Amino acid sequence: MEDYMDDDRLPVTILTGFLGAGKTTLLNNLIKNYPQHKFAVIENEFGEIPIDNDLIVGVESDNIYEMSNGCICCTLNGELAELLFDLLNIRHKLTHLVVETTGIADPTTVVQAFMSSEQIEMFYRIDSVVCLVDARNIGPIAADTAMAAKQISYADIVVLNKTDLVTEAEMAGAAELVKSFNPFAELVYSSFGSVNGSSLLDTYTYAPKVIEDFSINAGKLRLSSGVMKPAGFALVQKDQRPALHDIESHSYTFTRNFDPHQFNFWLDHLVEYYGAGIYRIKGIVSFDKVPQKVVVQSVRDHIMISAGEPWNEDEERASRLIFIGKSLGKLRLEESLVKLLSGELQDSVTLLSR
Ligand SMILES: Nc1nc2c(ncn2[C@@H]2O[C@H](COP(=O)(O)OP(=O)(O)OP(=O)(O)O)[C@@H](O)[C@H]2O)c(=O)[nH]1
Repeated sequence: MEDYMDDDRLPVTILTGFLGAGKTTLLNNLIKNYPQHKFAVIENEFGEIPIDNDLIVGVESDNIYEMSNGCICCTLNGELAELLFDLLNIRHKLTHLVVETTGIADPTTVVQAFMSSEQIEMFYRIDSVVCLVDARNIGPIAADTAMAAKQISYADIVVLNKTDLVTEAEMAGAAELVKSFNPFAELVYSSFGSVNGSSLLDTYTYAPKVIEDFSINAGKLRLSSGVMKPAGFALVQKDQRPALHDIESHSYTFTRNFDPHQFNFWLDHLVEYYGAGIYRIKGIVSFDKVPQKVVVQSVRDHIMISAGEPWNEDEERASRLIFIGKSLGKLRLEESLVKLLSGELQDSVTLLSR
């Protein structure tokens, strides 16, 4: 066994990737595929209402730490460091920590939280930064959002996900794009987070020995851009400033039921009118006469609706919706949703056409 594998610090995998790329889906796969591990998960969501923690399967809820209403790369960065200290109390019960960042997080500052004090560095080792990429949408996303490109460029492993949604030629194009941002990352292909035996944990990407070997090999490469950033090197930049996002997130809770047909009509129009400005919608909706919670998701213009668990008889029904995008207009969306609930479909849709 190589020396660096004797390191008994808690290994950490940081999952990055733009909104809707498939981070939570991959996380569930990891947990299922590594039954020998006792995971703790730090789940960071941009919205006020945590939803993703309900979607994680196979980890005791006590070991899921929700950090919502902010981004751990900037506003919550201090809290992340505090949480890392708290986690040391149950260190003996854990074998791996996964941090799922928000889709708009700057991975560099998240990594920096693990280097923020000697004590934290003494107890945690970053195993790798894994960036999920939506193979179907990466072109427009990267063109529109510098952070998506930054997430790719910072990763040790890039998982090109959603292979089921693209042709071979499109996949090759997506891989080329990823390589143009980061020629050094290991590229792994996946559908619904299933990576076909590729190892995402215990990669020791940050072990000095691995970086060293890697750097030697990387040094033999010649890049037309002249950029030589072996994966993991950027983590020594301690003076990185917090990122400021121009992305809005609005969450709403409604206790009245929606009409399913009207809701679908509204959603289609929302996606049409907002176009590329709407990055992500997710939530649970309560529909008239529908016994199950209905899970609504969209990744850019792709809407997915599926039946969830049935509402319990003693459970108060409520719809919880989160919208993330550029210049959404909190009040306009709220007014439009209120009109929709009142049956004023035409007016609610007109409000969306800006
Ligand atoms: N067709 C297809 N859909 C996928 C795949 N992976 C994930 N999805 C779907 O894409 C949607 C988003 O997946 P998530 O795992 O929630 O993505 P995420 O990156 O955690 O999303 P955020 O937390 O909003 O950033 C869900 O509806 C998933 O079921 C895939 O490989 N193929």
